[in-house]
Amino acid sequence: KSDLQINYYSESCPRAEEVIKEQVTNLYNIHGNTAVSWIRNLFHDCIVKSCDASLLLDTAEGMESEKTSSRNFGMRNFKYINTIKEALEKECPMKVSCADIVALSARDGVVLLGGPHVEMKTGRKDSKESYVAQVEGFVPNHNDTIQSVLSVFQSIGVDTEGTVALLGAHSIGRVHCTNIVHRIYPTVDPTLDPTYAEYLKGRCPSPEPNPNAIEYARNDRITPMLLDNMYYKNILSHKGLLLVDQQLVSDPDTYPFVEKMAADNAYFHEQFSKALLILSENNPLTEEQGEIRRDCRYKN
Ligand code: HEM
Ligand SMILES: [Ca+2]
Ligand SMILES: [Ca+2]
Repeated sequence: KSDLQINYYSESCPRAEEVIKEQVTNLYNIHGNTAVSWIRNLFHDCIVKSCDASLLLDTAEGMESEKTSSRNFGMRNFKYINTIKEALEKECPMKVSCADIVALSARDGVVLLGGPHVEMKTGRKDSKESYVAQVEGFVPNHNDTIQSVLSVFQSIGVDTEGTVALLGAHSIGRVHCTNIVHRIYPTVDPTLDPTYAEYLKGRCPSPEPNPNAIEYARNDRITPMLLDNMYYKNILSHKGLLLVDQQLVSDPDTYPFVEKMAADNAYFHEQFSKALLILSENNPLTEEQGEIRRDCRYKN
């Protein structure tokens, strides 16, 4: 049995949660987008089998990293995880797991970006493997049907309302042109607002963007650094970037929740917070299954 609990480190490392918050705040003040990354990290780690920092392992000793999966395209700021881990190692060596860094950095990132405070347990253990072959089975693609997205989330205990709320994370951050061009070239997707499509063409002038070029559009042009319900207002006015975003409006199962969240930021925050908590507690490893890594990039 795993032993996630509130303030798991109260004896082994009493300042652990404070150290993480200090580091996340410092990093946010230097590079605001680190906070955005921590939220995406939580999703991409926790949905793949477990919240076990399997995402953070680098390719080593013949084991390929999850970071190389195309579903993890665009993920950034991994190097600053090391900054957080180093501060923790200084405070109390080998006590705080990388999986808890994933969870708590996301929690603190959400608050810095104007989202709700999520009360999270700790005590996660780190995996000894990265599961690159499993990533595509868990992390949906940008053009998957909403029904298949709902069924993946259902499998970890997040219902339709929770899934709609989690996608509200696309109220922050960016999307690279490779994930957008199919909606504007050769013809503009009719479900896309025409003036918005013109803006996207300006951001992504070529139908075949160089995947290495840093060409992207912001998820939410109006409040790009706020985790607010603007995402739902955007998709209601046909300004969703990804096909998966736009489908929330066209599917009768998800549409009512989109309307409710667009109308009420507090309600969005409440649902987001509930669903993020479930995601963060997906299948934690027991003591024997996992370890506490010294360096989040490598198993011990
Ligand atoms: C369920 C279906 C989802 C799909 C198909 C999806 C797909 C994507 C894609 C394609 C990008 C852009 C990557 C790029 O081009 O750089 C992106 C960005 C992002 N996603 Fe998702 N996503 C999903 C759900 C979520 C969830 C549940 C969260 C968090 C709770 C999340 C958080 C983010 C964030 C924060 C970004 C911006 C990253 C940045 O600016 O660095 N996504 N997502
Ligand atoms: Ca994982
Ligand atoms: Ca926003």
